Amino acid sequence: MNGLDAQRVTVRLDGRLIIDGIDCSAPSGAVTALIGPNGAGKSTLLHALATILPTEAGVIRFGDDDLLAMKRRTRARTIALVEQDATTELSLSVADVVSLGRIPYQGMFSDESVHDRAIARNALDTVGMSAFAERDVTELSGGERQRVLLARALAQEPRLLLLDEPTNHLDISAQLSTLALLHDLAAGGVTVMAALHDLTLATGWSDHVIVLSGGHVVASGPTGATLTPRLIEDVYGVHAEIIERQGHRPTIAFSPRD
Ligand SMILES: Nc1ncnc2c1ncn2[C@@H]1O[C@H](COP(=O)(O)OP(=O)(O)OP(=O)(O)O)[C@@H](O)[C@H]1O
Repeated sequence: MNGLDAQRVTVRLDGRLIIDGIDCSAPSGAVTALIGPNGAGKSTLLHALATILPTEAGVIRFGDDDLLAMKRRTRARTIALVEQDATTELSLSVADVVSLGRIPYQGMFSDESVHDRAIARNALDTVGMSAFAERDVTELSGGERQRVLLARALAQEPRLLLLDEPTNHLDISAQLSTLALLHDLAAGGVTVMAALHDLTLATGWSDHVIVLSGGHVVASGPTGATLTPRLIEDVYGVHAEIIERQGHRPTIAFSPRD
């Protein structure tokens, strides 16, 4: 299969079984939403798929490649992870932070090339942050920093882009433009998987969904057929009504269960 295919992935943290033998996949050319209640294991799974967290068992394949066996440099050219609430104490300019995304393409003693600089500049432009290039990253707002970290990931030119709550700090306009950007990247062949709390964004913008609960996959498949009111009620314990309007992406209205 093209895209990401993980089988029997198991992660234990401090002796606790957090991800319990999960099978999941994310097709290339599609946005996959990873959803589930607080503590379901979304961040842990993303870190495991990014091969940042050690897995106790399981196989993670991307196309024909075994990600766990891949050389570090090749892996850094293949996968980018945009972490949730990533902060930095390092006083670097925004342009320098984005340039870090080009390191996997540079030799140990070679400087950033004109090509590297152009890609980094383009990534910053794509997230609408060019005007911030010379600003110190430690002085940015949460939403501004989030966009810079997305630009750094884009500068990596990954084939697999994993994002942990990429819309967390963003205003509604930036949320929609981020989802539109992920959609465009997927259309260009990137495999995109994003943990999302906002089920309306998930239903409106993802093609495929993986639903986690208690460290297990409880459902997965095409978003329209999988993310149903029944499933939302079972997993989140709330009533949900999916609202379809012609010419618009679907939205969801929620209400407490009696
Ligand atoms: N280092 C750790 N040691 C032990 N347990 C941990 C550790 N890190 C996370 N956990 C636990 O693993 C479970 C899954 O956490 P994770 O952050 O992956 O969930 P999540 O679905 O991303 O949650 P949220 O939606 O709240 O961000 C939680 O119960 C959490 O307390």
